[in-house]
Amino acid sequence: MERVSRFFGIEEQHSTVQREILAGFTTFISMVYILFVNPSVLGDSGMDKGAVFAATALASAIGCFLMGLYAKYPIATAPALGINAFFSYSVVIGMGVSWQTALAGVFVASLIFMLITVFKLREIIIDAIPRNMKLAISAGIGMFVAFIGLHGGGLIVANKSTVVGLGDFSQGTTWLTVFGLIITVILMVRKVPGAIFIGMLLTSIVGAISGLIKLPTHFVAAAPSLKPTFLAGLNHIGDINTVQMWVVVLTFLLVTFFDTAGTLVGLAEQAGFMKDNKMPRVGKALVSDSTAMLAGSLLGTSPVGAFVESSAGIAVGGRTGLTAVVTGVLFVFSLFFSPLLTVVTSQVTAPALVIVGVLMAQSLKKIDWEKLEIAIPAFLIVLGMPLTYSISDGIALGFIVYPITMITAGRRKEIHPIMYVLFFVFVVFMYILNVK
Ligand SMILES: Nc1nc2[nH]cnc2c(=O)[nH]1
Repeated sequence: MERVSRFFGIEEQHSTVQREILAGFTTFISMVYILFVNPSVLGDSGMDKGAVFAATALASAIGCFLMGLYAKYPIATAPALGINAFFSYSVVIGMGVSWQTALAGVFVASLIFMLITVFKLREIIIDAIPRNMKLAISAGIGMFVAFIGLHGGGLIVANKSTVVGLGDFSQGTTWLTVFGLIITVILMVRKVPGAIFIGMLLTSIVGAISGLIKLPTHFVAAAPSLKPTFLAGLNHIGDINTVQMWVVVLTFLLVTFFDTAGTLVGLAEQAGFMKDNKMPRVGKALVSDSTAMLAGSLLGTSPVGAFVESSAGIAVGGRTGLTAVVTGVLFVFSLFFSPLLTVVTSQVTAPALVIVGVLMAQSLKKIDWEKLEIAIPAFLIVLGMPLTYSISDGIALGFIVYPITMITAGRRKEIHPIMYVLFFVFVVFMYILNVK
């Protein structure tokens, strides 16, 4: 135990092994839904759902292990939502590209990713982002996470005339979310250690007792075969020879870059890791992330990235790589316990995500709201993330406006040259993303 503690620097972070393990469990429970959602989304492109399930579990585990053991951060990885929908619905179904070629696109994007990571370009860009914008990214991610939670738990639903609206309270499941939220809020306000985790546990128990959550008939199942997707993209790399496919590769690259960069910085802000507006060991975190994306493309899944749900583990006190390692181990176990995981429904995770949103929104207070040239781009980032349902789109909105407001306010000298480059990148990025 002593050696584990020393390896991860648990004492320096004023944490304990127990707390790190609890955090690993909390993060895992918050994001385990991806094991079912990802095969469902990628399955629509014709991929074998069982193989995608296995690829999702393994690629997530590889990223978690790297992030925990190499970068030593309590940050978990998994195939990102949003970009997986782009993979299935825009690239495969919309453009008529085969899923094997789309996987080859993810592979090439991850190679380019590694190259720009090795040449430290990603680090330079992340370091160039002004502190106020980093704080806004953190808060925006909080809003986004809470929105995902509120929607998943049925409290916020789609509405044809008003876009979104309050959920259906004639459904028992909506009330289960309300119960979970109230119990978690009480535990949080009373500062009970592991409040978020206990909240999820109690919600699952009440769900099972009330019949709203169906208990599985068996707990163990054989791991599905990876064969249908394993290395399937490799033979199709030669297909990436059209402008259309390069646009696809560029989209995988840009969305994953800014999603991961924003998520890493947001989580580092939440955990208190930022030093002088810089994230220590960011290079190692990015190498871990790119390697997981590369592994995912070979195993058979859309781009893997740092997951915002890691914020739930950080919220219960996870501060070291042990948290991510525990999450990774649980992803490996999940290959064999898939029936048991069905107990973790979106009503169970919803309260955790909403509370995490509250915690991440606390960085709002550090933003320089007095200055409109800061307030406007910051606001666009914060509001843009939940409304576009995308971290990278939210960042794009703010980063396009930032140089405009700063120049207008006569603060041209404070703009890092890279922020001008990002201005142009995002204008093009917005255009690319609209060619759906
Ligand atoms: N950062 C991040 N976290 C997620 N959690 C679920 N989907 C996503 C995503 O697309 N990006």
